[in-house]
Amino acid sequence: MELNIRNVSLTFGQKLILDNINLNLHSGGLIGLIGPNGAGKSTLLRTISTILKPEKGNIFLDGVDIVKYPKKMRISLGYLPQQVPYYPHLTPIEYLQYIAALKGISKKQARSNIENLLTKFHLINAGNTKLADFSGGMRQRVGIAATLLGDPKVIIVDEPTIGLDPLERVTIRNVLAEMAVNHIVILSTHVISDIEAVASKIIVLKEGQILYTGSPEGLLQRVTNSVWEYTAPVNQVLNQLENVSSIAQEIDGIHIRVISQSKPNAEAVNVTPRLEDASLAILESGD
Ligand SMILES: Nc1ncnc2c1ncn2[C@@H]1O[C@H](COP(=O)(O)OP(=O)(O)OP(=O)(O)O)[C@@H](O)[C@H]1O
Repeated sequence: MELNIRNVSLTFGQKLILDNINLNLHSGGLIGLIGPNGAGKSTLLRTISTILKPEKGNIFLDGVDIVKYPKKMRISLGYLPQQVPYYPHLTPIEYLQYIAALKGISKKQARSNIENLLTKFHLINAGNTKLADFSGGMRQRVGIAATLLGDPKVIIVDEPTIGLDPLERVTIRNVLAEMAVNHIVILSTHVISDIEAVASKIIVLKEGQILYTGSPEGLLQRVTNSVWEYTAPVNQVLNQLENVSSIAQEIDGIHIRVISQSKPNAEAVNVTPRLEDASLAILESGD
């Protein structure tokens, strides 16, 4: 499957939210969409999902323009919005049966599909508990299971790991990465570690424009020899916020990680860049 986004622009009122977006997306690896708050990530995902219609441009799914023929996308799509619909009085099984019926999946097919998904997301023993009694992470896993019902070819998940603990994040990340082998999977996130190690393509969006699209390695290369680390006492840390990628307490003190073309101070040592450094650098520099 192939998704081609050509010259897509969208405005809300007078404000340009998506500014001439061009992307060529395939199955074969997870696609990570990153960018700061308000960058336009959800708007882009909602446009691809045919919930919003762009004023300009075309989006082709296997050659069919889904701006003109949205049904082509709708029958192939599993979309998890940022605000997952929540039905507290249903059990996960009832909820998934309800979504399966909406998707037109036969009862027989739904039964095995639901069982597989509950197993995949470690929910099989909680299948008859009401969603009201679930933790946020369990509810989110049910939301993702609902998205995957019927085996949609295009899977779009908007910030699926917000508010989840590290174990929940890993479960969700791994399932989506596995699906991405033969589905188009787009995951938007603020949390770079969610896509680090599993994304084969990264899209960086800022103010409605794509700053980068390509491999994680390509993004990392942009900060080769520009990431530095040094330790500092606590009272100095607050004065050192410019170009800081991270501050971490380690056993030998507070480690400050800085992005800089030149050595920031005598103690700084050049370190191997991480995706977090590279995304910060591109978002700060804007090119
Ligand atoms: N329905 C709407 N009407 C008007 N403006 C909107 C609407 N939806 C979003 N916006 C604006 O569009 C811009 C992009 O919002 P969007 O939610 O797509 O960004 P985002 O990158 O997903 O941000 P976040 O990470 O905070 O969810 C923001 O300035 C937002 O205020």
